[in-house]
Amino acid sequence: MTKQIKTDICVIGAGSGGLTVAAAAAAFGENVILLEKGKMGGDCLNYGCVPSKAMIAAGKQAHAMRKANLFGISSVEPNVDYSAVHDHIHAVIGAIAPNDSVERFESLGVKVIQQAGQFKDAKTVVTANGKTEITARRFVIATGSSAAKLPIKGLDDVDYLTNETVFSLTERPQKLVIIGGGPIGMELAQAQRRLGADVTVLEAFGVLSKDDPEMSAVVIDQVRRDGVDIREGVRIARVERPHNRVEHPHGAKIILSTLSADGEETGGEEEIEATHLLVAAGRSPNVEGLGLENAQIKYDRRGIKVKSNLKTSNSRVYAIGDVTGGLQFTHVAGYHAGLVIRSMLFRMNAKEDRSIIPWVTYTDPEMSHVGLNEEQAREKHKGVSILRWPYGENDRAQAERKTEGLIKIIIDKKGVVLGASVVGANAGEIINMWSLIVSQKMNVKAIAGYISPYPTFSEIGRRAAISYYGDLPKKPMIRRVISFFKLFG
Ligand SMILES: Cc1cc2nc3c(=O)[nH]c(=O)nc-3n(C[C@H](O)[C@H](O)[C@H](O)COP(=O)(O)OP(=O)(O)OC[C@H]3O[C@@H](n4cnc5c(N)ncnc54)[C@H](O)[C@@H]3O)c2cc1C
Ligand SMILES: NC(=O)c1ccc[n+]([C@@H]2O[C@H](COP(=O)([O-])OP(=O)(O)OC[C@H]3O[C@@H](n4cnc5c(N)ncnc54)[C@H](O)[C@@H]3O)[C@@H](O)[C@H]2O)c1
Repeated sequence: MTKQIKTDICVIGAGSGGLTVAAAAAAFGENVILLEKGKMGGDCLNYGCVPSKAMIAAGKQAHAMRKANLFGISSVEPNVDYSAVHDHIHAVIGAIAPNDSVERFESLGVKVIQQAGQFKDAKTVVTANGKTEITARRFVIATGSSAAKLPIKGLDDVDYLTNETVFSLTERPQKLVIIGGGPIGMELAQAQRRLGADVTVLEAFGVLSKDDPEMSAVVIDQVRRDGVDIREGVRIARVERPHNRVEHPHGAKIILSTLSADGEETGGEEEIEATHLLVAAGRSPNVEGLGLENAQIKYDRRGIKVKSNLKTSNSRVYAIGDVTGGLQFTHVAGYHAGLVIRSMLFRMNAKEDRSIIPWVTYTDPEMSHVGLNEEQAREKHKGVSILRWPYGENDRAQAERKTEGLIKIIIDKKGVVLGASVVGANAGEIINMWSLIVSQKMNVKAIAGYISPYPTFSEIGRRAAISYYGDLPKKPMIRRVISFFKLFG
């Protein structure tokens, strides 16, 4: 017999977005049902941010051992025990997992049902096993995204890796080919290279193309110097099974069309044999099986359509995080969750503001951004100025031998900060302050006037801000004022 449950809020998906809504709503005394068909914690904890950052951290350690001679310590080629690296990654997941567990959420007062949910009609969701039917005052869809399936001939015939499987490897890939040079492809390419794999990135256009090319050039240069073969503007003709399927179950032969200098196919082909093929070429929203049509919820291949208050075409239902197809980051799913809580519980006007959302790519050096980039700023505003400060002029960067990179600040004609980008050591930490500055529409004067402890990497921001006044000491008017005051002794 089907169990009928009536609740205040039903959340579908227990990842970054869904967990935040569920915990906050329960804290305010709402009755909350949380449905999860896979692992609690979603992509970020199990197949995304957490394992990738743990793998990157392992790669950084190996890199530091190779580069120790810069500090007067003998460099050594590290002995990477890939299986132990796997254990490290999963120990990190294990350390964080209790925060996202069923037990924790039940203790917060959330009823967790470990089943997929599907809309039966506009106000009812049924679990995949058909045992439970939930009617709720409000629903929140937070079902995330999955690695996009590429329309490449032969790809479906090979057992390629995605973000859901790559962190399960216990042996180092000998020859790893990654399709896609976005943040996933580039972060993992560098980490795997530093852990000893031979890595090639195949990118149809340009790598890290969502960032300012002046900044991404610094990252690309370092990843190339680490030994990753980055191939941009490639055309993959087809994929075939590897020569030895038993030894290399995740392997493949990738056949590229040879292109002329102007990008035309010449009829020639080039074959790359990979012991491991990883596809990281964008994301598809998890909309399948949700029964969205039954609930009159509009969606397309980019995701569920939401208004700026995150309501879907069914006003009882919100959608948040990756499934909405906007900026796909954990902190965005969390931001969406906060907006939905304001709207659902307090009937407050909640509106997503994408202009204040920062992001970080965790390559080494890191690259971060918030607000408008130079191109967008010049399109929208007149009299835009750019302030830069290089890491090479920062004493801490010199001490730590991390002198590659720069900060770039974009300001309007009145000095209001429109955006900031950082590439270099700790760029992900440095952008925090700039996120506050951009979200509060602060003026560059405020940044020039605060005291930054010496020696810190963050000083680069203040130095860039001070450069706004670069010509001030030479101005005749200022010189005249100083001379005038001298008359008084
Ligand atoms: C390799 C990689 C690295 C990343 N690194 C970063 C990073 O460093 N920083 C960052 O901000 N972002 C990063 N991201 C992106 C980040 O993981 C996502 O933006 C974030 O997880 C989205 O949260 P979400 O709640 O929308 O979805 P998810 O966290 O994916 O959660 C969705 C949940 O819904 C469940 N679900 C799906 N369908 C149903 C259904 N019908 N019924 C019940 N449950 C369902 C899924 O099983 C899943 O658990 C990374 C992603 C990847 C793949
Ligand atoms: N540090 C972080 O915050 C972080 C890290 C990883 C992922 N993410 C999130 O996950 C999202 C997805 O990352 P992603 O790297 O998969 O996607 P992406 O869309 O950013 O990059 C995918 C790349 O694959 C290329 N591509 C597509 N089809 C191809 C083909 N047939 N052949 C060769 N190249 C092809 C595209 O041109 C693009 O450059 C990111 O946009 C980001 O929101 C965030």
